[in-house]
Amino acid sequence: MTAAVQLSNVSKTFGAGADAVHAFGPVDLAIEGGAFISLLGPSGCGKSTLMLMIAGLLAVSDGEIRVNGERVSKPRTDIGIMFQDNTLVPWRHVEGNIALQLELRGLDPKANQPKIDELLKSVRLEGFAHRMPHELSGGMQQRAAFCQALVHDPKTVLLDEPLGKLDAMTRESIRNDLQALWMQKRPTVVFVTHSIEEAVQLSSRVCVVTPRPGRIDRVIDIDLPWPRDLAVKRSARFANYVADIQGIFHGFGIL
Ligand SMILES: Nc1ncnc2c1ncn2[C@@H]1O[C@H](COP(=O)(O)OP(=O)(O)OP(=O)(O)O)[C@@H](O)[C@H]1O
Repeated sequence: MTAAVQLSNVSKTFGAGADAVHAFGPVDLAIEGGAFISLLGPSGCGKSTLMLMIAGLLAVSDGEIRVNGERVSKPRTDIGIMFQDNTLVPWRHVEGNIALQLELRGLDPKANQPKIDELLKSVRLEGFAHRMPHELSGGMQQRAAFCQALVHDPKTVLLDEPLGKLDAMTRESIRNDLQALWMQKRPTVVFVTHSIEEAVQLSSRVCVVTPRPGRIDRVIDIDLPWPRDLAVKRSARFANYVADIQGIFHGFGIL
């Protein structure tokens, strides 16, 4: 079966000569359709670089990336993408920002209004469709950005530390919404995080990335029931996954 995202011998070096920075790889990884994969690694190990390469926004130095069997050679509009800093434009209200993602792809926002309404409801923003971004809290802005990333029903979604700047309680709450959305729509998700608990809670598989140049040290299947609610998070098995991964980063000299 074709992997949804296939990395073959992928590496990235910025610059050349004495100033060259070997940021990432070489890495081989096959991500199956509908998986929720986390890239968990220390700061500067090349996680964002990899996300940009999968999105076709940055060229690989070596190797090849395929998304749904197609070689990535230019920016892809069929994926959903979200970063730590959201990309809401300040001059459109929430609904207009979500509609913009449809307009950019030549899709009709009016025909997709039920989908916009449903997405806003799923992230508890139904009462804020006509508010401007500056009228929202940071957490609400990120919730709106999730709707932007998902409104065109992408099969592949790249989330680069989308919860990184949020306070712990908001983060926890949005994690649960994200999990529910993924369970409902089952896109293939590649998720970057520094949080071991977050990776274990959300992922079907966790890729442990080494310090720069980032390589995948190991891939850990997270065999816990869905949804990963408070009861699952309090279980001994959850704690064991977290402790095992902490041990790996301790071995890297990071924890
Ligand atoms: N455009 C660039 N030019 C030169 N070096 C770069 C560029 N982008 C990233 N790098 C370098 O590549 C390495 C990996 O950066 P990257 O942002 O991918 O790491 P990261 O794992 O996402 O880090 P963080 O978790 O802190 O966001 C870093 O050493 C960084 O300085």
